[in-house]
Amino acid sequence: MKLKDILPLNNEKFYGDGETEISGVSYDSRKVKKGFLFFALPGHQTDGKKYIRDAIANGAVVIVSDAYDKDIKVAQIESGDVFGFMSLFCAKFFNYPDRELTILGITGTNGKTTVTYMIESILANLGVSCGVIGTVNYRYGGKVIEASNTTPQSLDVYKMMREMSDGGVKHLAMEVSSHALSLGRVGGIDFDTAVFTNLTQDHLDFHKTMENYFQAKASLFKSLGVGKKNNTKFAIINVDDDYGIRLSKMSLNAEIKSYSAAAENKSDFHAENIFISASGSKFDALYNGQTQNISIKHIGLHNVHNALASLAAVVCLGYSFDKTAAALSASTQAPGRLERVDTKNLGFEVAVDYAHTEDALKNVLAAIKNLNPQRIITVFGAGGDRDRTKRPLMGKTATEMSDFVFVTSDNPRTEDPEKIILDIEVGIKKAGKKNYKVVVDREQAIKEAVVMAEKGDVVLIAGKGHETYQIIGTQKTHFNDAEIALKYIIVKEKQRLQARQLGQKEFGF
Ligand SMILES: CC(=O)N[C@H]1[C@@H](OP(=O)(O)OP(=O)(O)OC[C@H]2O[C@@H](n3ccc(=O)[nH]c3=O)[C@H](O)[C@@H]2O)O[C@H](CO)[C@@H](O)[C@@H]1O[C@H](C)C(=O)N[C@@H](C)C(=O)N[C@H](CCC(=O)O)C(=O)O
Ligand SMILES: Nc1ncnc2c1ncn2[C@@H]1O[C@H](COP(=O)(O)OP(=O)(O)OP(=O)(O)O)[C@@H](O)[C@H]1O
Ligand SMILES: N[C@H](CCC[C@H](N)C(=O)O)C(=O)O
Ligand SMILES: [Mg+2]
Repeated sequence: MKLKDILPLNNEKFYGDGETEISGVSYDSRKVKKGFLFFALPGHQTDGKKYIRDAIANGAVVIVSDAYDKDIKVAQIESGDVFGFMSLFCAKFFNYPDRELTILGITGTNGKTTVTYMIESILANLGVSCGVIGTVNYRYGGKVIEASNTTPQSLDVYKMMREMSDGGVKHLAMEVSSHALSLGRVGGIDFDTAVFTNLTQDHLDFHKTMENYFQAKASLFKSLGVGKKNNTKFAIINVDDDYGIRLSKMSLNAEIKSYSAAAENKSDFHAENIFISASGSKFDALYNGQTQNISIKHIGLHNVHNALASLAAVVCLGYSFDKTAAALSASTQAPGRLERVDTKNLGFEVAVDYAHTEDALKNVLAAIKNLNPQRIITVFGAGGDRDRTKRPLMGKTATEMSDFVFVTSDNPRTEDPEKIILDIEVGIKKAGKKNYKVVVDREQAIKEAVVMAEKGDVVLIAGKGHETYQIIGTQKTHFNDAEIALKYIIVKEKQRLQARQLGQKEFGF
C-alpha cells in the first residue's frame, strides 16, 4: 500500500514521498522488516524515539513520531497523538476489518475473561466460531497467540481482526481493559455490543480516582454507534452494580439490556431460584416473559452474573433464548478461575483462582464459604508496580473470610516483596485479625497450606490463576500455582500411604 492511499488522516504533518510503498507496520523496532512503517510510541519504561535508528537499520521506510527530526533521511509523519494516529492508520492499512466482524467488547473490573470464555463456548455449542482477544491468550481460527496484554495495542488488534475476517471468523469477543480505553488501544473500533460486568477498586495507580476509572470504562459505551456500521448496537449492563446503574442511565447510542441476580433489581435478563453447590450453579433465567433453567459448572454468585452477561450478549446477536440457554448450560470453564487441583484421596479441596482485587476475593471466598467447608485456608499476595491501595483491603477481606491465610508474593516485579506484604498487613492488623502467617516465597506458602489442610478443608490459592510465571525484579521465571500445589499433594499422599502401611496414625486424618 502506498502512503498517499492512507494519508491524510488527522492533522498529521507529512515529510516525504507519498509514493512510498509500505509492506508492514510495527511499534517495536526489533520487529521491523524491509519496507515497514515504524510508530515511535512514548512508553512507560523508555521512548520509542530512541529506537528510530534501529528501526531504519532493520528496513523502516517511514517513521511516525511526535517530533520531526531533520537528521532522519526516510519519510516522516509527525503527530501530536501517536497512539490515536496509530489506530486511525491501522484501521485503514488493514482495510477496516472491524466492519466485517461482529465485535463484542467486554469491560469491567472482574469477570471479563470468564465472560469471553462463556460467550466463545456458547457460540461453539451453537456451531459458530468466535475469535477471542483477552488475558489468557488471543485465539481464532485454530491459532493461539500468547497474550502480552489483556487488550493489546491497536495495531495488533486491527492485524488480528484482519486475519480473523480473512479466515472466515465472524464474531470477536474481546476483553477491553481500562488501560486500553485510556491509552487509545481500541480507538476507532466499531463495536456492536459492549458488556459491563462491574466496577470495584483496582488500577488506582493508573487512574488515580474511581471516577476516572469509571469514565474510562464508560468511554467504550459512548463509542457505540459512532462508526460506519448501521446495525443496532447493544449495551449489556449489570444493574446489581452501582456503577452499572449509573451507566444504564446514560444516554447511549445503543439499546440497553440490563441483567441482575438480586431480587430487588428489575432487569431484562434476570436470575431467580439460584442454587449453588460444589458441582456448579443452577438458576432460572428470565427474559421477555420466558424462563429457562440454567445449570453451569461454574461455582458462585459472581458466575451467575457472568452467565447472565454472556446469555444476554449472545441473545442480542440474534440467537434464540432457549437455544442460547441450552448452549450456556454446556459451557466450559476458563482456565485458572476456581480451577480444582486433583487432591488424590486426601479428602480436602485445592482451588486456583485469579482473584487479585478485594471484590474478587470477596466473591470467590463467599462462593467457597457457601459450600460449608471445615476451614478455608487462603494463599495470596498482591502484584508489585500496581495499585498499592488495594493491598490492605485484600488483606482485611482475606483474613476476615478465611480461617487461615498465608500472605505471600504475587509478581512483586520491581518492588520489594516484603514491603508489598507490609502494605497487606496494614489492613489485616486494622481489622484486628491474627489468623495469618507471612511466607514470602510463594512455593513455600503453597506447601505450608497443603501441609496444613485436613479432611473437609478448602485451600484457595488466589491471584495468579492461569499465569505460568512469577515476575521478581525484571526476571520472569516459570511458576504455576496448580503445578506447585500438585507437587506437595503428591508428597502428602505418599506420606499418608506410608503411614498407613506402617500402621501409624495418618496425620491429620
Ligand atoms: C503501562 C503499559 O501499559 N505498558 C505497555 C507499553 O509498554 P511501555 O510503555 O512500558 O513500553 P516501553 O518499554 O517504555 O517502550 C516504549 C516503546 O518503545 C518500543 N521499543 C522498545 C525497545 C526497543 O528495543 N525497541 C522499541 O521499539 C516499544 O515497543 C514501545 O512501543 O506497551 C507495551 C507494548 O504494547 C505493553 O505490553 C505494556 O504493557 C505492560 C506489559 C503492562 O504491564 N501493562 C498493564 C499495566 C496493562 O496494560 N494492563 C491491562 C490490563 C489491566 C486489567 O484489566 O487488569 C492490559 O490491557 O493488559
Ligand atoms: N462477575 C464477577 N464479579 C466479581 N468477581 C468476579 C466476577 N467474575 C470473576 N470474578 C473474580 O475475579 C477473578 C478474575 O476473573 P476474570 O479473569 O474473569 O476477570 P477479568 O476482568 O478478566 O480480570 P483481568 O482484569 O485481570 O483481566 C476471578 O478469578 C474471580 O475471583
Ligand atoms: N491484569 C492484572 C493482572 C493481575 C494479576 C496479578 N497476578 C498481578 O500480577 O498483579 C494487572 O496487570 O494488574
Ligand atoms: Mg481478563
